[in-house]
Amino acid sequence: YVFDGVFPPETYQEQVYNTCAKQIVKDVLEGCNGTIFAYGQTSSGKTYSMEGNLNDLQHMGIIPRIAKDIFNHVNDNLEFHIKVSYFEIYMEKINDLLDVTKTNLCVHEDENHVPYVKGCTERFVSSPEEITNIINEGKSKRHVAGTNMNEYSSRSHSIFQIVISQEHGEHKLSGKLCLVDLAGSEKVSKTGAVGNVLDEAKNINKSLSALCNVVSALTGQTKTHIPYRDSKLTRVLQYCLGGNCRTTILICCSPSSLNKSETMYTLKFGQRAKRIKNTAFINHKMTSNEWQRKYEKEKEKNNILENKIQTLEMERRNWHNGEAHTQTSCILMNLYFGGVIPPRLL
Ligand SMILES: Nc1ncnc2c1ncn2[C@@H]1O[C@H](COP(=O)(O)OP(=O)(O)OP(=O)(O)O)[C@@H](O)[C@H]1O
Repeated sequence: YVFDGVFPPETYQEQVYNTCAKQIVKDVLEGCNGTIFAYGQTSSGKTYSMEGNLNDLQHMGIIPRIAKDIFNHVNDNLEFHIKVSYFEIYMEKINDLLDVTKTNLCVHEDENHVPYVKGCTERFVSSPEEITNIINEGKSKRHVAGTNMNEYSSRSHSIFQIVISQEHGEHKLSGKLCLVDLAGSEKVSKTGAVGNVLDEAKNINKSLSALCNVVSALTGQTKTHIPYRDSKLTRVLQYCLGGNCRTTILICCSPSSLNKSETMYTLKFGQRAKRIKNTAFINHKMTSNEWQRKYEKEKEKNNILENKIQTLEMERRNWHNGEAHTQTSCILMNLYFGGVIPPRLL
């Protein structure tokens, strides 16, 4: 298997952060979109890697470290606006983790056709502590259940989103960072899931298999149809998979030989996903002056086209009346058609 890096079990959280997340934070601060998601079977360490222990410097995971890092980079000369949202996809329904009254939210598309969760709470933050409090608040609302394999098994996919907008004079940039802790795939014979936990397991496995289908379609020989709409998870993550985003996938595996077949499946997923090609670019928002300049340019283009139409209309009328080309129209035609008058007008 080929990967960008492999972390043995004794690796410190800080090492994982430095390798997987540090650069993405810089990219998002420069106006790119970024995503980090943890994928793997149940109890393989996804939540530990993404969140970890929020109040323990050694064991805190990627999300709280990102919260600190962002504020280390925030420059006094620039105006930054940082807002966060936190939601989960539970049994194919999107629930707001910062406002429990908002359930079954819809996915809409913005003006650039990027899907987003409509109506999800967004909170402005101004310190790492505020982000940590928000994570704690959302985390307590997330669906978790005990199974034979994990005492606190996540029964939903959680997505913590940070949007950083900044203004520097005329320049406006905006980057979105999406931090995803997927629920783990599970063999119900091993987890001993029954009743509601079994229903949850079926839903988890179904959405993860939709994710695998998207990855397969994106890396297949013929990219005819990418089934993003087959699950809420793939729809929400659409721009991260084959779109405008720098995406890092953290593949989590169990070190136990009892989980060999799941580990091989997980590694194959990672190997395949690594072949997806994304095209990330800087999300530059236009200022009012830039809009004005663009408008003037378009207006000028429009005038030229209108003049062209008038000349052609005049020519058509002349031709219809059996008149020769006027000298003025020949000059204009030369001007508009760059000296090459289409034969049908001669
Ligand atoms: N690298 C690690 N070092 C120490 N403990 C770990 C490590 N990885 C995981 N653990 C511990 O293993 C247990 C299971 O991990 P975790 O809950 O993160 O798994 P998960 O992949 O998120 O599972 P699920 O999909 O069921 O939610 C937790 O008690 C966690 O603290």
